[in-house]
Amino acid sequence: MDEQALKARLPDSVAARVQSIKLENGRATLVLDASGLEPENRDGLESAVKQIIGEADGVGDVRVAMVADRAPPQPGPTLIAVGSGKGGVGKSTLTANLAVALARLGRKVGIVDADVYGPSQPTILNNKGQKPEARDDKLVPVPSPHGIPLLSMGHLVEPGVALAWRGPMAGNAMAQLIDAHWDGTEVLLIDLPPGTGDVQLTMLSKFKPAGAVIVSTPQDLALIDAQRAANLFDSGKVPIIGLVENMSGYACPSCGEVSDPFGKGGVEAAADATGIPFLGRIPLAMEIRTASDNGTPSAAGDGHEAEPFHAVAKQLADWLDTQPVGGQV
Ligand SMILES: Nc1ncnc2c1ncn2[C@@H]1O[C@H](COP(=O)(O)OP(=O)(O)OP(=O)(O)O)[C@@H](O)[C@H]1O
Repeated sequence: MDEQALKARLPDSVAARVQSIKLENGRATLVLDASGLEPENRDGLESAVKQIIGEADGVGDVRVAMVADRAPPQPGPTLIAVGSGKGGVGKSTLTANLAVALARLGRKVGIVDADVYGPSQPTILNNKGQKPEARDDKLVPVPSPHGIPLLSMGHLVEPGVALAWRGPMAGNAMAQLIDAHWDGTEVLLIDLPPGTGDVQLTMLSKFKPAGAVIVSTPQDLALIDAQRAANLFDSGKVPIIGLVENMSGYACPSCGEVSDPFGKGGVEAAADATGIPFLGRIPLAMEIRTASDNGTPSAAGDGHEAEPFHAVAKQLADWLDTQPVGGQV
């Protein structure tokens, strides 16, 4: 059974709402346009789709994200998702540094570390081992020395435990981190796990972010995965703010000069080809890694390795200024 055959099982009026459909290892993932539907009809449609698709040969599991054109306006921070197609490309590093750089521009920024499989923000932002308190059944973000309040999967579970979670549990845990006491926070950066799985689907259907930043390294394979991540946001009607190329070129530890052993411009060219804005490149630099490991993100200092983060943050701040006030939490 291929994806088009799966879609053909749905009545025309429902098929017309399918923004994307993917079948991989027996799991069907659909993003459906829920615009104009009342909540009860939305739930009914979701169950019907799960049943019809679940009955098809070769489908063992169905995941559905229902997305609306616009999330209903609610008070709370503006949500920005930071995603990547694959792990290890520097998404957490970029998220932390962008938060610090935005804070230095006067923005009130928080981070949700939704990377169930490798929560690293408590280390990068230096508040590891602290547990968030709960007030009125909601979590209270944990402050960090750089002025960035944080809620992380790493605060909730012991390292490695979440690895055994089934997908929906990860989605629910992320919902707790976002639906928390973010009073006073204007912008909430969501450090997503790599890929296009359950956490991303929960994000799209429950907390439609105002925009998404995609991180990639220059290699072709990483780029193809990044494109896939961008497609998911696209099908969820989340504007892609832009692509950032990380580990692009090598920064000389003594003079800071950047050379390009892997070639240059791959991500920018890919962004150009797909019409996605290119936000900039962050070089591969030893100081960036050691600063993260030591809990002092580069963007908090004034070294040359801070500059590219500030340049990307400036563009993000400009983009935020074009957005209506108030977010989705
Ligand atoms: N520009 C850079 N220069 C040097 N090291 C970097 C750079 N960006 C990230 N790193 C290092 O690469 C490793 C992976 O980065 P990071 O954890 O941010 O990636 P990630 O995409 O969030 O990974 P995962 O999805 O597995 O959590 C870390 O050790 C980090 O310090």
